Formats: sequence, structure tokens, C-alpha cells
Amino acid sequence: MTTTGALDRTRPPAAGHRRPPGFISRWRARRAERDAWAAHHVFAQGITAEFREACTALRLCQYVSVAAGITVRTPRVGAVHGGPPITLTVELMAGQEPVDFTSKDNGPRLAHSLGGHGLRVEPLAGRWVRLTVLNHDPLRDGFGLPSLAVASGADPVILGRTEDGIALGHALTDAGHLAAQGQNGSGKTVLCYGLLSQLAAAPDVLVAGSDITGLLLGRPWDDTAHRPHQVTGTHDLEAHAVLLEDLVAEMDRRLATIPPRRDKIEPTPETPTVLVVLEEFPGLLRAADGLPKPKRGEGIPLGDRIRTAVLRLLSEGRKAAFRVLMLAQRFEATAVGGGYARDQFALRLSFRVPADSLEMLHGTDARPFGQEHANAAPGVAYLSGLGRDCERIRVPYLGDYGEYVDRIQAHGRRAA
Ligand SMILES: Nc1ncnc2c1ncn2[C@@H]1O[C@H](COP(=O)(O)OP(=O)(O)OP(=O)(O)O)[C@@H](O)[C@H]1O
Repeated sequence: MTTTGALDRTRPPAAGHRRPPGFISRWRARRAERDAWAAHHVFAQGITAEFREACTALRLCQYVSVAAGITVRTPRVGAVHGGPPITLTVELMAGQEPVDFTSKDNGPRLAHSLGGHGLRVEPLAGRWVRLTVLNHDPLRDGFGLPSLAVASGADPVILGRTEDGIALGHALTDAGHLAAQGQNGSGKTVLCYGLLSQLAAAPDVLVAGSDITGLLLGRPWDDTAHRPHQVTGTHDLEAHAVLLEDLVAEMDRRLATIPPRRDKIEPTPETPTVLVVLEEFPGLLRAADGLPKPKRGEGIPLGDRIRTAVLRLLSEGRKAAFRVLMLAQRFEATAVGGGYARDQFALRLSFRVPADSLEMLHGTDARPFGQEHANAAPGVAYLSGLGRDCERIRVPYLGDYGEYVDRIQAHGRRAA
């Protein structure tokens, strides 16, 4: 009987049975844990020291006079997480705002000091914020645009994605005309492919406009209800002026028939929101201005007719459910029909442009971003307006030109 017990003790453990850890392995585990904590502590101290030095260099600090002289106070660092990405919780000092860490050039400079590419700041409770050190540009990777078509101009279309990964929508019926500028190959046309393909099916939207390139408007829209309201090419420049003047006449008709106790037209399938697309507008003006001028008393120069019509659409069109989407390589006042015309754009997007062009369209707020944005990848734009601060977005990529044509043909609203 006693032998059974002895035999039991020498029997190997059954499959799946784990031996309770012995003293040595428990000690090793505790030691590994202690070492990991010690390593993290050293890492956190190093990051905190780098952060404090960077804050001092960028003057995100306070100078306090004490008996021993002047001492520097920097925002207090709470927890540091090794990530990736590295995050720090930081307590703002009196008078500081979260945006102070990213305004001017502070964001990239702080991030570079901490070994990253960029900085994201999120307010937490009270005066605490979380700083995330981004390892690469969050807008580096593109994203596709699913085959979406909105059912109404009041539904938001996808404009792009912010650095926080939030999809940014814009309803066409929101007040405001849109301006997009950018150098050759910077992504303006792709933005329009995305916007127009999403709007093509809406029964209360009409996509009209002028396109001297004949790629954005025109042929892709054949057999749709929109096509008769589009003029393309440069062979008949007068047709562009006639179309724009017709649109102004329709705007005047609508303004004259606004119902009592209403101050604007409510879009319906009968009176749709008219999106007037002006692709490469400075090019249209240049071509029109290059034509021989009519003799005195024999008519108005074509360029002036186009400028006048567009200015009226911009300044009075909003209440009559007209929205203008103007594209240009650069929004110089003389190139887009004057400074007054340029001021009418509520939503402004700049793809890759020289620093002075960025400031010209977005104001002095955009100055700090100018240098970096001058080399932006195609599809990355600065956006401002409609209550939004100047922010970087990535515009979706719907695919090649064939895909755009297919989507317009598939979704484009047909004439009743
Ligand atoms: N959002 C995007 N995502 C990924 N790639 C893009 C994006 N936008 C543009 N591109 C790339 O850049 C190329 C040029 O874009 P696009 O034709 O829109 O430029 P553009 O500003 O309209 O130039 P242009 O003034 O010459 O017409 C596209 O063919 C595509 O390869």
C-alpha cells in the first residue's frame, strides 16, 4: 500500500498538467518583470528629459524668478507609454492651450526631438492632454473611394480623411462655394472625380459647368441629365460665356420667385442645386482674353462676359441654390476674376502649391505650413473654411480615369 504512494510520486505528470513553477522560475519571472520596469523607467525619464528640453527650446515653458535666480518650468509629464507610437500625458501650464504644441512649427519640431515625424494632441480631462508621437505621416497612405452615390445634395459627400483618420464630409447644400488650387499633377482633378461621381445620381443636383480640358465634364456625362448644361473644349469659347450667362438668367429667375417668408430656394428635383464646375478657370479666361476684342460699341469682350457671369454666380448664387466649384493652379486674384471673386469661396482646398499661394488662399494662418506643403504628395491638401481651422487632409482616390467614366455612366442621373 505504501509502495503505491512512492510509485505515484515518480509518475510523470499527465498530458496537459502543468507543474507549479518552482522557486527558480518564479524568481526569474519576477526579475524579468523588474528589469522591464527598470528599462521602461529609464526610457520614460529619457523621453521626459528630451521633451522638457524641446519645450524650453520652443519656449513652451515659463521662466520663474526664485531666490537662487531664474528657473525654467516646463509642462509636467505624467505617464509615458513606449508604444509604438510613443504617447505622453502632459499637464498644460497656466495660460497654455493644447494647440500651442502644434501651432507654428512646434508639432514637427517637438516630434523630431522625440524621434518621430509628427505630433497629435488630444485634450483629456482638466488641463491634461495626450501627445502622440507619430512615426510617419498619417496621410502617407492613400485610401480608395467606394462606389457611393448620395441620394440628395443635402447628404454629405466624402471630401477626405483628416490626420486623425476621421472621414470629412461636406453637404453640397451647406452654404458656400468651393475653391481648389494645386500645381500640375497635385490631385485637383482626382478630388473632382470623387465629388462628382458621388453627386451624379442625386435627383436634386445638377452638375453644370465649363471645362476647357473636356475630361472632367463632357463625354463621361453623355446621356445624363447633366450633359446639356456642360460646355467643353476651346473650339467655341463663346459657348462657355453663353452657358454661364444662361445660368445667371436661371439664378435671376429663381431669386425673383423665392416664396414669401423664405430667404432662399429649397432644392428639389424641379429646382435642383446647380453645381457650376469651372475646371482650369484661369485657362478659360486666358483663352477668352486672347481673342480679338470687339470694336467699341460692337459688344463686350468675351473674357469680360465670363468674368461678370461668374462673379454674379459667386456673389448672389448661394440663395438661389447655386454652388461654384472653381479649379485653378493658383488662386491669384487677376487669374480668377478679381480679389472680390476669390473672397466668395467659403471652402478652400490647396493641393501642392508654393508657400505664397497657400497663404494667398488660406490667409496668414497657413503660413507655418507653407514650406512643407510645397512638396506635398498628390492627394494631400490643406482645407479651411466653414468653421474649420486650416487642416491637412487626404483626398480619396477613386481609381483611374476609366473608373470615373464608368461610375458617371452607371450612376449619372438620366433625363426624365
Ligand atoms: N487622392 C489621391 N490619392 C492617390 N493618388 C493621387 C490622388 N490624387 C492624385 N493622385 C495621383 O496624382 C495624379 C495626378 O492627379 P490629378 O490629375 O488629379 O492632378 P491635377 O492637379 O488635376 O493636375 P492637372 O492640373 O495637370 O490636371 C493622379 O493620376 C494620381 O496618380
